[in-house]
Amino acid sequence: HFRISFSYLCPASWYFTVPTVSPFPRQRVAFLGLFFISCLLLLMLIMDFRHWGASLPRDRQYERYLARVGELEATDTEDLTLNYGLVVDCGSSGSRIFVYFWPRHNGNPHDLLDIKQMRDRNSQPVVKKIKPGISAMADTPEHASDYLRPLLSFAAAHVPVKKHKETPLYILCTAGMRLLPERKQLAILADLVRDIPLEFDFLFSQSQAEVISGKQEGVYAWIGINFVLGRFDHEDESDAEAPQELAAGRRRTVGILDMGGASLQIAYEVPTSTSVLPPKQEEEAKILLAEFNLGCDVQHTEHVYRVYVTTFLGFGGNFARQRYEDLVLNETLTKNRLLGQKTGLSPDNPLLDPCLPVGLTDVVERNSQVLHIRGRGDWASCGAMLSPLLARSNTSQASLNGIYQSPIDFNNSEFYGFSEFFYCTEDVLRIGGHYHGPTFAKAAQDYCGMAWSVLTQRFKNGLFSSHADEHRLKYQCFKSAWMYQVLHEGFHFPYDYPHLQTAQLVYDREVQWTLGAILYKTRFLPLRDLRQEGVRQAHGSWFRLSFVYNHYLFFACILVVLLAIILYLLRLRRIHHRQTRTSAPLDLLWIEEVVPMIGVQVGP
Ligand SMILES: Nc1nc2c(ncn2[C@@H]2O[C@H](COP(=O)(O)OP(=O)(O)OP(=O)(O)O)[C@@H](O)[C@H]2O)c(=O)[nH]1
Ligand SMILES: [Ca+2]
Repeated sequence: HFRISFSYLCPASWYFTVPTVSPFPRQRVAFLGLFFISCLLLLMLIMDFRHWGASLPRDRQYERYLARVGELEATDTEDLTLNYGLVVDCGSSGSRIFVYFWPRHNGNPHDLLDIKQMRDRNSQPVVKKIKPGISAMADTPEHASDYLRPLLSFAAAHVPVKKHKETPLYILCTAGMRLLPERKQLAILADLVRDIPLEFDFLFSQSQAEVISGKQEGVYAWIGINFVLGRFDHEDESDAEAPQELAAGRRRTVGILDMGGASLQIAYEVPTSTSVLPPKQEEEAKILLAEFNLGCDVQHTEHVYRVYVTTFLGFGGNFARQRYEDLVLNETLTKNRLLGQKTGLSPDNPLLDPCLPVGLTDVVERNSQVLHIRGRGDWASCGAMLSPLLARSNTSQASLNGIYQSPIDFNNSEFYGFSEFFYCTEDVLRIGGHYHGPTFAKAAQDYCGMAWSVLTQRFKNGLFSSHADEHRLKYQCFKSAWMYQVLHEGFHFPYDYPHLQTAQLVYDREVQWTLGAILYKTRFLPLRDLRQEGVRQAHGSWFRLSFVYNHYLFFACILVVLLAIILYLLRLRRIHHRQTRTSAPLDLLWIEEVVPMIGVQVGP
């Protein structure tokens, strides 16, 4: 009988037989050790992948930081995959055009479009502002498109020409137009809709020129700031610096205060469970709550928000001054009649106004009535005189104008103040940013007490911000008192409330309600990209998936081959040892087994 040893069909150097005897103890230990090490290796490899994946949120933070830095670079107008959008903010005191751009949607239905402000080749934001407001066209609506031409030409010069046809243009008007009679509003809008397409080929139709409500303006401002602050990014809740979540998996949003020239808005997120209110207030509260979905797919609710928002027409900085002057004029004339006085009827006997800087003279005219005034710069008295303009009612939950205000948790909230809140704290007083009530009150009081001659001298010496013009210097005292009264007496913010930031730029980006407007109006665009992406993704994900599994497969093969080579080397070493110890008989045995088949006699 003979034993035929099976040898594998592989290169001679690979001839070996499966050992019939169990490996020696030493080999068994080595084999087990090797097996253990390779499993450990594989485990570490998988852990490492998992760990790497887990560190995403911190990378996400870093990504976001890099993205912010990236936003400061010039926009690559050669990149034809970029989309552009234009928003004209037609405010009461002026109009400004903002040029935005965004890359193709990233395909994640949970993400909004990544909209940023366009920056020119000098990395300056592409924005242009003109004065006065569009409501100046009230009596000549046929010139409305001529009024806006400088803004539209400016944008057309920056957006790549071949992109104009797919660049949406939104002309959104605020309080200045709201104050006009409706037929004048419509005449101005009709001129824009008719004439602009004759000269510019932006994507523009009737529905894109409108007078937005103060509620829309407040919601857009709320969307803009929270988008820039990344408060809509919910997935990286392990983000170390993430503020307290409002509800599981959602980041807390900030509230906004926006005081323009003619209107004032406040907006902040409210928890879904509203407190039980009396029926009348319940009805009122419903009107003041905006519920909207920022996501592109109505099925996804992680971007559904419930925001308390209200607007106060006539509470903007400039319009409040008008109302103050009306009040003072009427009071003075009444007092003159009752007491037989002639206060303010001549420059020698002016009415002393605590809300104007010391020594500043001015004339207030209303329907042929004239009042001569002179500033006496007393900030505290000014504030006291503004109280009637707040039109508060005596119910506890009422704010300005007797409007119901949803409770604010002042210990667990953050607010940003825009426009006049920023101009009043920064442009003259240079204390914009983190708001501290007592500090602001002191600085405003000191400014109010300064003689007008001193202020104009300092203005000439360039001591104030370049944005501060003479109009700003003249009304800074009034506006700072008005802003302070609105914030603390109107909205009941504590005098030492520590979580208010007054801002115009956040992360070097001008945060305007216009950013929120274009985010909201383009919120369904990702669906188009997602559909196109859908096809691409089907392949993409298969490729990614196979690569990942190939990745693991690849490592596993490497390990198996390594293991086989090591075992083989060990076995060769064992054979070699055995050969050196008992060389002849063993070889002979092998030869005997094979040679008889070819009849050659070997051995003694
Ligand atoms: N100091 C300063 N004042 C400014 C600046 N821009 C505008 N203003 C003035 O601040 C006041 C408010 O300006 P905006 O916030 O633009 O108000 P608006 O948008 O025109 O008015 P609304 O339609 O009510 O929103 C107006 O009197 C402007 O003239 C600025 O950069 N610095
Ligand atoms: Ca405004």
